[in-house]
Amino acid sequence: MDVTISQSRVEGRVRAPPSKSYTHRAILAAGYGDEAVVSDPLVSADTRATMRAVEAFGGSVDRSGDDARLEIEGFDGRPEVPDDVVDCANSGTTTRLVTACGALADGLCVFTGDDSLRSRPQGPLLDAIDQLGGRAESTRGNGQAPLVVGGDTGGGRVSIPGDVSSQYITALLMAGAVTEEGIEIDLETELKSAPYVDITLEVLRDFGVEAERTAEGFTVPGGQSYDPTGGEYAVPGDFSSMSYLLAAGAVAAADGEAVVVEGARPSAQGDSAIVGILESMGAAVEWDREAGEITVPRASLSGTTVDVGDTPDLLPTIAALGAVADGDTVIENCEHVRYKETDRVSAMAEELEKLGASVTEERDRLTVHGGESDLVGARVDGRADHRIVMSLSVAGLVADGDTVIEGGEHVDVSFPDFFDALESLGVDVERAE
Ligand SMILES: O=C(O)C1=C[C@@H](OP(=O)(O)O)[C@@H](O)[C@H](O)C1
Ligand SMILES: C=C(OP(=O)(O)O)C(=O)O
Repeated sequence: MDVTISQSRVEGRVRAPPSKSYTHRAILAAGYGDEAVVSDPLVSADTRATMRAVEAFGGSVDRSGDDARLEIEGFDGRPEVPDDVVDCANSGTTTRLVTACGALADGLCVFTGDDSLRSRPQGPLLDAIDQLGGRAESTRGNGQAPLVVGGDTGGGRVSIPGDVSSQYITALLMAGAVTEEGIEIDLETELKSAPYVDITLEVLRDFGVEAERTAEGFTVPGGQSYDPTGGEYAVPGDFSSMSYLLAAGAVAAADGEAVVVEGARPSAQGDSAIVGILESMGAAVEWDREAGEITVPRASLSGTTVDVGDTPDLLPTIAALGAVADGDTVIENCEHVRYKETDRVSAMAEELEKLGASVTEERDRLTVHGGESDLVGARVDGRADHRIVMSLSVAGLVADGDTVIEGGEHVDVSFPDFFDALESLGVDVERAE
C-alpha cells in the first residue's frame, strides 16, 4: 500500500500503543504457565505470531472481546510438539523466544517466517541449544530459518555472543526457568540491546520467576513456574512506537501547540531515551511520569551524537530527526541495527537521500548532515519494515510537497493504527491500495 504524507502541522493528544516487547514476553510467559490474563496487550502482526506459537505448543489464547484482554491457557512448562510448521511471520522476537521453547519439546519443532525473517541470524541461539544437549539446526545450514529444534533439553551452561541479538538471552532465560537444571549464560562479548534483557527480567519477576545478572552473564534456576500476581499482567505503553509521535511533535507541531503522547509511564524500556535525545537536539520536552504523558512542541533542532548500542530501534527515528535538524547527527555503535527486518542503517541512508538529505554511512556509524538542503517530497521505499515506514512518515511531515511511502501496510507489525494516529494529529494522509 502506498501512503502519501503531505507537508503538515500537527497538534493534539494521542495514545501510544502497548509495548510489543512486553506483550511478546507476557504471552509466552502465560504460555509457560498454567493460565493467566494479559491485559492491554498489543495485538499486531508480530504479537499474533507469538499467540500462534503458544497455541502450537498446546496452549490457547482467547481474544474474545475487544482485544483489551487475552485469556491464555498455558502448556504448563511442557510444550507439545506442534502439529505443523510454526510461522513466525516477520517477528524476530517470536522466532528467538519460541526456538528456545521448542528445545524443551519431546520431538522436533519447525519454525519459519517471511523472506526478511529467513535472512536474520539465528546461529548463536542454535549453537547454545546444541551446548545444552538439544537439537537445533538451520535447514539450509546457514544459521537462518527455517529452523528444526527439539530434544527435551534439561538446562545447563552456555556460552554465547552478546553483540548479535539480546533476544537469544531473553529466549534462554524464559525457557531455562522450566528446565530441570536451569541455565547459566556466559556472555562472550559485550551485550548489545541490554535494556531488552532488563524488560525480560522485569516480566519474569512479575510472573514470579527468579533470574539475575551474574559477573559472567545471566542465570536462571530451573524448576520454576510462571504465575503473575493476581493472575493478570498489564502491558505498559511502547516507547519505540512513541518515538515517531514525539518526533512528529518536535519537527511539525503547529505554532504555540504541541503533541501530547499518553501511555508513557516509566518502565525498563531503553527506548525511553528518545526523550533525552529530543532534549539534546533542542526540543522542550515535558514528561509527567506519574500521569504518563509527554508533551513536545516544535523546536528548531540541532544535530547530536547518539550511541544506539542499547536502543537499536531508535535509529530510524533519530536519522529522520537528523535530516530535519541543523548540523550533523551522528548515530554510533549501530552495526547490530543491520540485522533487523532490513539493514536499517543502509535503508535510512538511502531513503533519506531520496528526500534530499545528505548522509554518510559507515559499518558502525551513520552521519546525517542536516541543514545542507531542505527535504523535498519523493517516492520512498519503506523496505517492508515498519520502523522505516514510520520514520520516513516523520520526515514526510517536513518535506516540501508529497512523500509517497511504499509498503505502508507494514506498520501492522508494531503500530497498526499509526496512520490513524497521524491523521488524528492533523496530518494529511492518503492511502492507496
Ligand atoms: O527483545 C525484544 O523485544 C527486542 C530486542 C531488540 O532486538 P535485538 O536484541 O536483536 O537487538 C529490538 O531491536 C527488538 O525490536 C525487540
Ligand atoms: C527488530 C524488531 O523486532 P523483531 O526483532 O521482533 O523482528 C523491531 O520491532 O524493530
